[in-house]
Amino acid sequence: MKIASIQMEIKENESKIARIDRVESMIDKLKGQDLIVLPETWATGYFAFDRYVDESEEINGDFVQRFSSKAKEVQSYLFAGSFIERNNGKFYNTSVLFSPDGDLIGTYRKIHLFRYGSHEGKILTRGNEITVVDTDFGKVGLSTCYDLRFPELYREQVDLGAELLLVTSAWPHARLEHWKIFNTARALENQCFLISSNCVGNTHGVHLGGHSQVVDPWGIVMASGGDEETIVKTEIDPSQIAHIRDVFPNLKHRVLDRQEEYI
Ligand SMILES: O=C(O)CCC(=O)C(=O)O
Repeated sequence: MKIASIQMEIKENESKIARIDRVESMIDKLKGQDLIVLPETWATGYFAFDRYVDESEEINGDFVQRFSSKAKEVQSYLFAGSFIERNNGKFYNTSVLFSPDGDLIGTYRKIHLFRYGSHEGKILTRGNEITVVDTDFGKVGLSTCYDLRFPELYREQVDLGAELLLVTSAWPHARLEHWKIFNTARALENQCFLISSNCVGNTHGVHLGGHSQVVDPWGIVMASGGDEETIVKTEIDPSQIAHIRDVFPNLKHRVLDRQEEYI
């Protein structure tokens, strides 16, 4: 399974339209990938809170239409990261996954809104549903940035069958070490592949951390971006998930009922 994670630079003065055009031409050069992953609210820019309401769109709006067409054009699963979704007067940080036929097969509204140096929690409404979606490569769980700090979300995804964890992010450089640890920990403890996409650049006084990752179910970082805009590419073998879960079955050793007899 060939993977490409687009680690975008968020340039403060770049418009949403210009950013979408730029990402589309990056994707055009990625034919032959099985999965392409993008970062969090990259079209508006995560820290451009003053643009959230004006640049919000409904789920059937231009953003979703364009990336549905793009997925079909390049014949890849496309996790287009998140955008500001407008629905019934409320706003959400919603990520979207398309199949190679261009079908919108997964949407996820960020559950843990970030409230440290961020206005996200004041403008947006949090999601309340876990998203795990069937693909040709296994079941995929969707999550967003700050969610990484909440292991229970990923355990729920695993309980729903998740084998690959996709994380869309705009994680600051100031906490880069946390980012790396959480990427590895969520993959390792859940015996899943984890594929993340983070932004780089300096925007609204925040230095974004990059280091988008692909981590295998044994906790090994297979590929990582650095501090610059780049496309992190690697190939993974999804059959490794069942193999590792079989030879080192820690997920089966969970004690869900402490009163149950030990076997
Ligand atoms: O948890 C962190 O340190 C960063 C989270 C974040 O930037 C976000 O959720 O957008």
